[in-house]
Amino acid sequence: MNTTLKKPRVVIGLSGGVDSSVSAWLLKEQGYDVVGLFMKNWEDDDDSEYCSTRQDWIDAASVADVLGIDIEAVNFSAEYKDRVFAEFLREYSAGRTPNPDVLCNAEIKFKAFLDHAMTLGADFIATGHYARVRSIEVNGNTEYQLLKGLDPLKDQSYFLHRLNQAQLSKAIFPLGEICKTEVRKIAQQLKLPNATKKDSTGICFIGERPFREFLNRYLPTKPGPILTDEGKEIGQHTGLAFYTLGQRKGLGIGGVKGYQADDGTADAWYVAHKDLKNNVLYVVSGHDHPWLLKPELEAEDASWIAGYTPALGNYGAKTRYRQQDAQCQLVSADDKKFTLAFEQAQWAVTPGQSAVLYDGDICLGGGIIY
Ligand SMILES: Nc1ncnc2c1ncn2[C@@H]1O[C@H](COP(=O)(O)OP(=O)(O)OP(=O)(O)O)[C@@H](O)[C@H]1O
Repeated sequence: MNTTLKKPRVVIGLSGGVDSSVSAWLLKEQGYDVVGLFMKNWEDDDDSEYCSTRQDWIDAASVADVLGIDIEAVNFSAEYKDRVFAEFLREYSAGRTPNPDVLCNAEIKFKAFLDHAMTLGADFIATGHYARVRSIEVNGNTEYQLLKGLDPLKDQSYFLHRLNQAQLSKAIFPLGEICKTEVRKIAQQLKLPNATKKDSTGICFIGERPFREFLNRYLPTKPGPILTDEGKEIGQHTGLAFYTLGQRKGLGIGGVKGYQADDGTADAWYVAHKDLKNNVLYVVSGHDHPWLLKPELEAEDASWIAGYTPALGNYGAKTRYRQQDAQCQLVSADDKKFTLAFEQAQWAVTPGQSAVLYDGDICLGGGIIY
């Protein structure tokens, strides 16, 4: 009789970055049978100067080599275009500011990737996200919770809040309990080829390229007036889709002085409202202008991790990544939408972004601000 136990197999998303590389090593140390999977989610175009896919693949493959694990590359660019990019463009053309990384996690990393990993015999999938999964028993059933990563500067639960029970039951986040500084240290000790590689920034398919130019390839310009809160025209915008709430730079109204203090210094202008019907961009002078502060928000397309709506009451919420939790009350909620009332009004609450709800360290899910 063969008594050797088969090691559970984990397929890890190896991006070529340091976080997923160290995650793969940790999993190997923990005794898993680890396989790397590199995804290509965007077809190279004439902007190859901004696209690091080729280098990322080389880095991922050399890390796999150093760690002694197999790696495969898979192309999900068709799925990405259909399920993430199409929605991204729809949202922008509706004047909203979407967060494609949230959708990418729910639709690609934890759907297309997960399905593919299953065909490779995976028991689990893993990523280098800074977040934790915990299973608890509720009335005899197992419930999976998503918790914040312990490194407060890196916690990425915000981006993962649309995962469901089935997805979380298969997920391992090896970096949930360690700090980024520790991850860099491990990478250096292991002499990983990417130990000092810069962290990726921005939306994956946009990378470092100029955002407005990129968007303009897909969305036409539609110029209109820029008005102040007092109705005075002070410039022209190129199309409401190209601006976001709270935006200060790139308005082209630098020559027009904002509210002036006694000492002669003038406040900056901020985008405060988009009037889609009349194609007007409203700006206000001063960071703390009342038009930029919202005591309440409504969110749609709700997604609750536990599979049921949380009880009304007091929680923490983030309306953007890296924000401190804001104390709030969940005043109404169902499986489609919810309303939050904040203890202190929130700055530049932006339609299209995610509002994510927390009970302490537990991420309960969220929805899209409208
Ligand atoms: N192209 C890719 N192929 C496979 N997995 C990926 C890819 N891009 C991201 N991932 C997975 O998703 C995780 C989070 O992605 P994110 O873009 O936030 O990267 P990150 O925090 O910079 O991590 P890393 O340092 O591993 O790139 C990564 O750690 C990795 O496991």
